[in-house]
Amino acid sequence: MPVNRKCIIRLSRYKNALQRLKALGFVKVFSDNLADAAGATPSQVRKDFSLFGITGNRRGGYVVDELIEQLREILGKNETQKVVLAGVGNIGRALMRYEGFGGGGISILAAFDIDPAKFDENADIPILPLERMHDFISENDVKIGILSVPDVAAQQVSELMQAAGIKGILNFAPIQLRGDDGAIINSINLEVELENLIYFVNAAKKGVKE
Ligand SMILES: NC(=O)c1ccc[n+]([C@@H]2O[C@H](COP(=O)([O-])OP(=O)(O)OC[C@H]3O[C@@H](n4cnc5c(N)ncnc54)[C@H](O)[C@@H]3O)[C@@H](O)[C@H]2O)c1
Repeated sequence: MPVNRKCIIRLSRYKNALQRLKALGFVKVFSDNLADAAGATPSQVRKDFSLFGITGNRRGGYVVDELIEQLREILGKNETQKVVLAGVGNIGRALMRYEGFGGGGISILAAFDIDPAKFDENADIPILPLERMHDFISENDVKIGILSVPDVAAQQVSELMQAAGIKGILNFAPIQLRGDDGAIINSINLEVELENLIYFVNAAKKGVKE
């Protein structure tokens, strides 16, 4: 089984579930505890772990602290991940206010916009003119960018990010972006996600009626 996006999303879920179990006082867990907490099956959990060489003890249990550490290492969470954001509107501000990123080792270092009314160099997360984004990214060696600009601006701003050294973009604009060979672009299209939910909710409703 190849390491794909879904597998890495499951690893993040296991890590979050383990942190909850640790807070509840668990010292050891079994794959079924984790499967329950992360919404997977026990065999899926064991398969995912074996892909990364994570093995439990002979009775199939895992030490919570060790497992969290191994997952953090795989997910690159042992060092703070520096992130920049472009587009300080509804979505951008919500992400900048989100306190959960800090605990997960993700730090938005600065945000960029074209609207001078939004610039605020002294804010906790400084909001700077877009023209300063290139130098900021290269000087701070930032590799991850969040794109929350209007769709018409998204391709251009994504190219600016990549030209400055960004290797991974989380895109909220509802358009398909072209990346260069070296960059990964993950798009979150909320409308598509909702349409998908609506379709399956309707299909289930019809199924009950038939
Ligand atoms: N708000 C939502 O609920 C929602 C839902 C789904 C998708 N989206 C998508 O997310 C993106 C952001 O939405 P929003 O509601 O936050 O928009 P918004 O209009 O509130 O904010 C966009 C921000 O981007 C800035 N901007 C415009 N051009 C720019 C450029 N070239 N460089 C840097 N900044 C620039 C604007 O000045 C503004 O501050 C859009 O593409 C939108 O379609 C939003």
